[in-house]
Amino acid sequence: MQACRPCSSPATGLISSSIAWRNLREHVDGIFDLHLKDLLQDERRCRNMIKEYEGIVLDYSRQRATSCTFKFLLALAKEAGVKEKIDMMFEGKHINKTEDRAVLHVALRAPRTEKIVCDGKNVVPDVWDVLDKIKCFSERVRSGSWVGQTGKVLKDVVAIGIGGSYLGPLFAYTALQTGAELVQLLANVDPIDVAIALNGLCPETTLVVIVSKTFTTQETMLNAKTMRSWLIASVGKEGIAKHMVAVSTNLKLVKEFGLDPDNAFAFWDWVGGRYSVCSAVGLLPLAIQYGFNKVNQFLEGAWSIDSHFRCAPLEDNIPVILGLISIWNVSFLRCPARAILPYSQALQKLTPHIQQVSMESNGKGVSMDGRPLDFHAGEIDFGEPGTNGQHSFYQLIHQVITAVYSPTHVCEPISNHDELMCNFFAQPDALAYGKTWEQAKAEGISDDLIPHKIFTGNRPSLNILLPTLDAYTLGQLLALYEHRVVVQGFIWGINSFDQWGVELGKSLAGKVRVSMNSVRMKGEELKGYNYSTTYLLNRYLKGKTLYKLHKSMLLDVKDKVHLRDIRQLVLLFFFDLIYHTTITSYT
Ligand SMILES: O=P(O)(O)OC[C@H]1O[C@](O)(CO)[C@@H](O)[C@@H]1O
Repeated sequence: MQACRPCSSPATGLISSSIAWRNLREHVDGIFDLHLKDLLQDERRCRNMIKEYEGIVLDYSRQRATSCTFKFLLALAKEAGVKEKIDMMFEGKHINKTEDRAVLHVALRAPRTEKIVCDGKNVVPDVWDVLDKIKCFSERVRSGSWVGQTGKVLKDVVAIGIGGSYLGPLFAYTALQTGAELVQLLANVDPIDVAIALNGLCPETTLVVIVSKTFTTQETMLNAKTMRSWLIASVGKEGIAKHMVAVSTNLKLVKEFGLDPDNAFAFWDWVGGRYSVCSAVGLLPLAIQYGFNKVNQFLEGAWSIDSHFRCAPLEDNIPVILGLISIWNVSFLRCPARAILPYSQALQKLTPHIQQVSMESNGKGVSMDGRPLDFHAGEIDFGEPGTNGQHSFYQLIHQVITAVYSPTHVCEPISNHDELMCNFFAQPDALAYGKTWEQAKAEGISDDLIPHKIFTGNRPSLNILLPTLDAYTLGQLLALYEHRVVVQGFIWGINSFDQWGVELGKSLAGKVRVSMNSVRMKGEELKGYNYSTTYLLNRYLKGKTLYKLHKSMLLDVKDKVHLRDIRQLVLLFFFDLIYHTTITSYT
């Protein structure tokens, strides 16, 4: 095996041209066939692969790596200038080069006395101006001193947003849920999503929060208009000021929408949508539902990891280690998929949020300076809370895809958690060790069944153990994953803070929207699309007559069905399913 002689090299072009990268290429060939069941016998190695910070335990000893591997990975981090890039981020430098913006979501959770400068200005006072406004507004709603247009206390809140304006708030909101919810989160433009969000609500006692960084996202603005009409029908146009507030960077469009700028909670261009949980995007719904004290704890937890990320040496820096593990698995072991499996039902929305943070950040094909990559960047994130996932897709993980398994578990005092913990501790070893022919034989499995009941194992995984799940550790968990994604981008040399690919889809949807209106309103023929899109669009537009039929069926059913009865709501879904199935099979 090659002696581990990490060398540095002048970075020329892509990181893959560096000596540090080439050292890892040679190294992976040398250790590729090592098996975890052998690596796990080396106690010193395992001990060195367990790190702790403020009670959080990271165990990455089930990674297909030796101690030497991490020496090479740390050399790669140095080669990529990870420490310097972390400092540049905290110093407010415009590291998001394609949008010429700073990346300062860490400023959102900085203590009031902290100083973080962006373009010559300390931004922390502005952050705390908004936090104070959130505290004041949420306390007025929660105490009932903020009432609706007809003088009634507001009992329900609908927060409208999509992408980072939905997934992040939903993750944090769900994690802290312990009882009846006040806040509903509405994202999809599908009328069914709106119907579910409005189910049983009364406009006079409802507050609508429009969450959109740009205040231009079609789905959000369509839902916002639907909700505005719903409110006006009951409380009149003059009632909007008491029933609708906004969270956005675009206060001009907020005003044009007809909202009072005093009812807007601002944030800034140096906060990316998927990194905006700690802005009013996530904090306003959280504060209204759980109170501002919980928000404070959440911010303090995130800031504790920010401080660790900024100050800890690379070899003890948990977000850096997590990022390096991803690089090792994706770029060297060719394990592109990562299952995020929180062994805590409260974290059921962690994976959907991190899916966006990770895949929208690092799903890139060119380097920061526009050079096409000659390696794969980004990873495929998926998952469900454990043990649900075990009864869903673990079979494939054991068999075929070498997913990086990163279960997150919360230690909780209640003993009935034991069953969950048994699985939390068992699964990583099942993935690592697998089962051999000899073991199956010894268990008395018949020869014809043995091939079906043996597993190669050697599936890498890592464990994150939280001491408990509260607002503080939730903030820590969020920051750990945010910084892990950023470290990957720093090493791959890509821009983890823009999302031009999504913009392309949005602009093409705009073209289809115009065509649909021309066909419907002016009876024009479709033109300017390829054969397949033209064919499908025409079938859909013709098929819309079937939708009208379905819609009248839905309305008819709604009249008969008291929507409060969830069984009957399932009936509505059932109709919907028939329609979509029909249409799908039809088209
Ligand atoms: O908050 P906005 O501006 O409505 O954008 C919603 C989402 O759309 C995107 O711009 C593209 O998915 C995300 O980055 C963002 O979180």
